[in-house]
Amino acid sequence: MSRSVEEHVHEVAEAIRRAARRRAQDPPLLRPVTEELTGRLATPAVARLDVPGFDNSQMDGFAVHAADLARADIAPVTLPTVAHVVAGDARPPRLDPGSVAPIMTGAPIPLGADAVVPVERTGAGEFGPVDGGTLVEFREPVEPGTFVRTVGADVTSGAEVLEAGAPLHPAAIGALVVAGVESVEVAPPLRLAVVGTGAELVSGAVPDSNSRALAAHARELGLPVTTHLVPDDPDLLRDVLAQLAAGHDLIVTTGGVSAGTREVVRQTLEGTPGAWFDHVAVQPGGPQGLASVRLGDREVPVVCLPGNPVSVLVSFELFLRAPLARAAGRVAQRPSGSALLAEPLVSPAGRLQARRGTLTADGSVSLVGAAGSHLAVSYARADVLVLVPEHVTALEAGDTVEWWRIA
Ligand SMILES: Nc1nc2c(c(=O)[nH]1)N[C@H]1C(S)=C(S)[C@@H](COP(=O)(O)OP(=O)(O)OC[C@H]3O[C@@H](n4cnc5c(N)ncnc54)[C@H](O)[C@@H]3O)O[C@H]1N2
Ligand code: MOO
Repeated sequence: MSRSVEEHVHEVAEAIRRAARRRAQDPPLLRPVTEELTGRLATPAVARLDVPGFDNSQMDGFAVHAADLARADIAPVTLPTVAHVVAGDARPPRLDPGSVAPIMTGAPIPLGADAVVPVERTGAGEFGPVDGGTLVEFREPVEPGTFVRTVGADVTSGAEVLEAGAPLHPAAIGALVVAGVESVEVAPPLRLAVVGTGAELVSGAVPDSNSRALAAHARELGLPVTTHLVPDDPDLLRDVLAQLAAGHDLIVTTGGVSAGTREVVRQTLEGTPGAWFDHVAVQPGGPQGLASVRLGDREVPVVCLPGNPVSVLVSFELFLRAPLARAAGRVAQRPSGSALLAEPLVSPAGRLQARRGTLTADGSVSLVGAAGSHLAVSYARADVLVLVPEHVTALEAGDTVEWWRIA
């Protein structure tokens, strides 16, 4: 039975969620904290350092005893400076009451000082000699703690930096580094296999662009991926899928699902337990399949995409990207919005149409290339999918359309 887009989105997402849950039962991977980290934490990361590591200044200014300035609004207070303190200095000696220390942003607060007055709020508005020995005028009181970044305000040593399951995005890597965490236990990532099918690919008559593009998508999400080619031979495909199921968590095939005489994916998997092959109400990307390969107690989903290159990429965006991104600890949704259409279009009744487009400087959206699902180069020149709802068969220039960013 054919499916709505929403139904197929749900079915594929559920299959991937189950695969991710199974994969999460495999032992976590111990990984050094570097910019190479991706995925999600398997276990909580615990701080080895206080963040900040010491009380330090939030401003370029003067470290003071707030009590010295308690009446500065009634009568200006003039105080002598000691030597300046800069970021990277060891904690300076105690600051005696009645004196102030020029201090730079990030520099350690001298013992005894309890506030910082920014340089521009002092009499001359400048620092004077770095060795001290000059006089600075203050005209306002300051609350203790002002512009002091206190030790451990962000996280304290021994406390949790990030919880189990937290995505390892760039900010997370920075947080782990600043908290002195040198290695973490990462959830094992979903392992993808992409299988291109068709005699024309094996002979080289048609380059296997689908596998490369899908693998690049997986890589962009930080997921390991292998690519494979199989001719129009169901017995061979069955064997390849069984082998791949042993070392992968998700298999994505392209091609061989429609109505021809050589539909190797459909011929291999249709009729196997739980398999579904039919049309989804979308164009391109109509013919789809979802099946699984059982290997002992492992059940590896096989998402079967059509062969046309644009259909593959649109299918990836609609059905695969969000659940894979979620599993990989990446932002699941692409940016989307609405804009005025720069030109008219027609669309098939009863199907969501995904045309390729580009957002122009005036805020409208222009179409890129025609509707054909073989126009892979036009797809690559577009930066949005233009989504035309099922019930709409024609739009005029100036009508509002939804877009979904793809690049
Ligand atoms: N009678 C019907 N014919 C077709 C229907 C239909 O409903 N009834 N649907 C059309 C639609 S829509 C699509 S999409 C395609 C899907 O067909 P398949 O999934 O069986 O794909 P193939 O026939 O194997 O290939 C289609 C096309 O794509 C090229 N291709 C395939 N794999 C790759 C690859 N890895 N890299 C680059 N190009 C690839 C292949 O050479 C073909 O040109 O069916 C329509 N027909
Ligand atoms: O859906 Mo096919 O995917 O239109 O070319």
